[in-house]
Amino acid sequence: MSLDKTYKLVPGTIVFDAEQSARGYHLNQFCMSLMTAENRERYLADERAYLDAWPLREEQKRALLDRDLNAAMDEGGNIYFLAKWGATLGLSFQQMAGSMTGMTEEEYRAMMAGGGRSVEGNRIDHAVLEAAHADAAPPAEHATITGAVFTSHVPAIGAAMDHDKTHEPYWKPVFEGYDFSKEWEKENLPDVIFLVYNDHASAFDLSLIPTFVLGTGASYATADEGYGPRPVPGVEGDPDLAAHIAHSLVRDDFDLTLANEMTVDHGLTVPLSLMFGDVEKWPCKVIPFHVNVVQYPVPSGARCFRLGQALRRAIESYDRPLKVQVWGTGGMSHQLQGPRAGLINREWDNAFLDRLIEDPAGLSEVPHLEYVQEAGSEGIELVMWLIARGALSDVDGSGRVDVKHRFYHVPASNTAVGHLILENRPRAQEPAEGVN
Ligand SMILES: O=C(O)c1ccc(O)c(O)c1
Repeated sequence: MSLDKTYKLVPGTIVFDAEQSARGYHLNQFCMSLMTAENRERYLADERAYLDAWPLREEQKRALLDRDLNAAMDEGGNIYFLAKWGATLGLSFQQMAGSMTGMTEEEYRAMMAGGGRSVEGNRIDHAVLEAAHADAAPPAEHATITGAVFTSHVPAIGAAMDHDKTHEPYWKPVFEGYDFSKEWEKENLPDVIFLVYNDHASAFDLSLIPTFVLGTGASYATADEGYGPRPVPGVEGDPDLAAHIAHSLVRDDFDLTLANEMTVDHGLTVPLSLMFGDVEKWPCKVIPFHVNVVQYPVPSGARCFRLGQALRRAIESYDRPLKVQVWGTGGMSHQLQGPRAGLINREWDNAFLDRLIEDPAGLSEVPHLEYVQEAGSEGIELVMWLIARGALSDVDGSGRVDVKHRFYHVPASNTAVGHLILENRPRAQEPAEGVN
């Protein structure tokens, strides 16, 4: 991977990054289980049996049974998690830290009492650092963004599909708007979809309100939103690409919440159903990206647009030749609450689509108030479309976009349905002029 990870070269040090986290996920979750007296008692009664009940690698179990914290760290353990295990065995932080140094407990305590370990002789060797920087060439091959899909994600659309109502007069015109899209997806199937959506009080309740959540897990089950989970397949993630994107976006100053485990609701599954139809298995991997648009403050259009630009840098610096589509979902105008419920603004929605194509930077400056006033309280979901739009190559002038499909229909339940497909045409991948 072509991101700067020279922190891995600091001697005698393991930096806990997304890769280590993925490696140690179950080990660290096991440690968390020791936060109740009952589980600590069960663990101490039979360590091997307790460990065997967790999906741990044998090396991870061995590390714990051997009280080998260096091995546990190598295996993806993090010291704050492992400290729960250490506490269960009656170890202090000083005993745990000292146990990794090759010193006796007394020697380590004496070193700390004497002022601690000196940094002299414990930095990255100069030649090693120079060699690492010399190797930092851009990757020979990399992932590319092939296009962006924008669509509403109304739950009633999913229910219409799940209950075989797509040919009813009310629904037929909605689904006809996606006939082209299903064919287009067959011809342009990506390896991975980066799917921007909002969770609707399904995976996240009000105990934590993260603004941006990147799914770094291997799979995601469909949420039960009160009507039972939709009868659609679960989603396969791409933990490696997601970890790379996490590293790149955070380095670009976008502070993310990373979710190794979460369920996904209609915000994510309805767009997949619309674009792929009724399938046994989704035909590609999906990286879920949740944006808080439920409780104010929600991110601005401008922030989302800049995030999309950073997302493109992240994807294009991944050193595998994957085809990636970026989807922005939600909207268009709708209001699900209060005496103004049912608000639809065709003119505003269509102007939004026009500007999304022609003037996304200008559109990104539209303030929240305008979304709420003109597109209804839930119309604010449209800021998420700006993330997908920001990821296309015309934004920095290095390419252009082709409009492949545009669709608008009112109503689907309480909502105006909007849909757009833009293909991404970076100049670097176009044949040179005059060459056939
Ligand atoms: O129109 C609707 O019924 C409806 C309900 C819930 C949503 O999240 C939504 O976007 C639309």
